[in-house]
Amino acid sequence: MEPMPHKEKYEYQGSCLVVNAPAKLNLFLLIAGKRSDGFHEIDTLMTKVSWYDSLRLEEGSSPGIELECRGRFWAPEDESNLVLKAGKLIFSELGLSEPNLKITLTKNIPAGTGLGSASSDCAAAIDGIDSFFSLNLSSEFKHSAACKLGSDIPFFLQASPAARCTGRGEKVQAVDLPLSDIVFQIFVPDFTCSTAKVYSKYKHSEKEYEEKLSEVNYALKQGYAEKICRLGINMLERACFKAFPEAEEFAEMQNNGEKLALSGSGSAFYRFFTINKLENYKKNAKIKNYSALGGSRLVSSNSW
Ligand SMILES: C[C@](O)(CO)[C@H](O)COP(=O)(O)OP(=O)(O)OC[C@H]1O[C@@H](n2ccc(N)nc2=O)[C@H](O)[C@@H]1O
Ligand SMILES: Nc1ncnc2c1ncn2[C@@H]1O[C@H](COP(=O)(O)OP(=O)(O)OP(=O)(O)O)[C@@H](O)[C@H]1O
Repeated sequence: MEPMPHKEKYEYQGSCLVVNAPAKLNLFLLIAGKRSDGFHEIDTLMTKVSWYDSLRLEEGSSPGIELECRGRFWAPEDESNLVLKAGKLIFSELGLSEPNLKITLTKNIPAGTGLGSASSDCAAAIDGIDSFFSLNLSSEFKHSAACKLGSDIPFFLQASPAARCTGRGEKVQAVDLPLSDIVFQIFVPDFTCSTAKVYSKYKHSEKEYEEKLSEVNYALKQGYAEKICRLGINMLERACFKAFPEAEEFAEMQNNGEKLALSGSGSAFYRFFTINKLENYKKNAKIKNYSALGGSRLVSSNSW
């Protein structure tokens, strides 16, 4: 079993443009408290990984944006899909009527699993529409559109493999962290976790936040991705287990006694190996395919 292959962001197929939309993992997730607008102030390090949805953009047969969803996993085909929302928002903010555009979304990554696939699809739609129609949208315009549609979307718009995201997630600072010799194994259960429900169960402890912040800052200063991953800090984990007890059960069943890290608000978990250790794990046949919704996937950090 090898890590899933990396893809370029854009593929040109005749007059069609294909945009690949990677999943993300939260390498740490701190919660600094609840804000007066109901959102939580977060501090998270995210990396994009080599598991992709894809959006194919081509000329449509009638005016307006048409969306078709395909692939192993479900996504809404109506206006609640963030891909359609992004398209509509862009043309309405530009004061333009919607062009003849057909988007085919191939859903390879399940939503509601903490892997950010709906957010990534949305960012890919923003970049893809900009590129397909040569709109030359400014990064401020795209960032502002992304913020209107969701907290994780700005992360997927910026062009670096890893970033530290603060505020409600929209303040994105690229982080230069050597991640290329790390392989992640993602476990995807056959249930999903609602992000809103997980946040609603979160109970803040300032002391815990301060302690975990100094742990991650210390690890970041040392500059080794492995040290950060080894901490496995996700301050939403308890809330996730409270809201979805099956998540705790799932993590215990998969891990052979080893602690797995939760990505985002769940339901996916992951563990990591440095590439040299991966060879040993393979020899000992400890990497299995699990018969969960999405099984398990080996991925590595994306290069863009
Ligand atoms: C858990 C993470 O994936 C970590 O990266 C993100 O914080 C979630 O980001 P997201 O899925 O883009 O979330 P949004 O779609 O913006 O918000 C969904 C719901 O999650 C809660 N929410 C989200 C982000 C945040 N910083 N604080 C919150 O309390 C709010 O109840 C919100 O109504
Ligand atoms: N492109 C899309 N793909 C899948 N679901 C989408 C999409 N656009 C909107 N949705 C809706 O969003 C819901 C999932 O939102 P959610 O934020 O949990 O997904 P996610 O991107 O996997 O993020 P998270 O990391 O928070 O789990 C779906 O149940 C669906 O109703």
